[in-house]
Amino acid sequence: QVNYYSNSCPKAEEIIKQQVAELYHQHGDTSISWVRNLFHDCLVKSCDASLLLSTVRGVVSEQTSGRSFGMRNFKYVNTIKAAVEKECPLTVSCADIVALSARDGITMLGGPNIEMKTGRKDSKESYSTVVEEFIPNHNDSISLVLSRFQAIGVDAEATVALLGAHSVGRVHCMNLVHRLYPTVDPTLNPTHAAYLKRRCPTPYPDPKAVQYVRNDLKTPMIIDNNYYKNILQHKGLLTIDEELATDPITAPYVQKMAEDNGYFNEQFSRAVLLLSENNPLIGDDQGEIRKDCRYVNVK
Ligand code: HEM
Ligand SMILES: [Ca+2]
Ligand SMILES: [Ca+2]
Repeated sequence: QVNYYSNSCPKAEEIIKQQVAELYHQHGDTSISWVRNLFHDCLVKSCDASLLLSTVRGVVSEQTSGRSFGMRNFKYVNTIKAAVEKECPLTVSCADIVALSARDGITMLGGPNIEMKTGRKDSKESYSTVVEEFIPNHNDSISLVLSRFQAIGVDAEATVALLGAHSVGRVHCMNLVHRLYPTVDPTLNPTHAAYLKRRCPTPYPDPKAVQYVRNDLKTPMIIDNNYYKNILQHKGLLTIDEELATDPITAPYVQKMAEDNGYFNEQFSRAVLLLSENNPLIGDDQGEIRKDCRYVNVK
């Protein structure tokens, strides 16, 4: 519900917003991470902070999945949680911190303000073994991507809007070189491909090296419709970005979002809400409020 913590922890949302803002001013890319976290957490079973569990005592973290490649800033979730715990111990779920930090991160990155419900509980397990059944790969087909989102109630228009998150952040060379070597993917804009080859000069980048390309060279730290302008010029970095611009189901939405940032913001807000409300754990018999977002509570 809206304002779930209004009695139990009236300052919760304010504290989270303030922490997100402070972290943004120290490390701007934290806000980018909060947006990607929402996608990776909510798509796997529900928005239940399963993503945040660390590998420990027989638990294998979802973060170890290949799909999580490049995810960063998890340690700063603990900073937010600590600030909330100080005000209201064992009251505010990590799942709501994932959702609200994404919401506030979007605002910090110049995206729309979104009113979000709260009251999600935290999972008692990690779903590391099934991450790949839910989260698409960067070279999956558009029809598979649409069906994965459809399965959690996110329609095609909303899926196109969510991919607008690739208007910020980066892609590591690891996820790019297959489009550059041995031959350049003919669907890539040739000028952009030449730039990408300068950024990623070898076909076998060291997976541990921090070699990457920014998604959006023009407004790299702003969530806006520039992503759609880029992909229409075939400057999308991932295969899925390129496909979004050309597939007959998604292309009309891409066109419209590229032309109208207001329409993009509207659809992006609607889509973030759909994503954030996927199958939450609610009620007293479901999930728990974790004390530390990295571990399930010990009995
Ligand atoms: C078809 C679906 C998607 C696929 C296959 C996909 C894949 C990827 C890949 C491969 C990266 C780059 C990782 C790296 O090399 O560091 C990335 C980055 C990112 N993705 Fe997606 N993504 C998808 C949808 C989404 C959605 C729905 C959101 C959020 C609403 C999202 C948010 C982000 C963000 C913010 C980054 C940049 C992260 C950073 O710079 O730290 N993605 N995505
Ligand atoms: Ca989850
Ligand atoms: Ca941008």
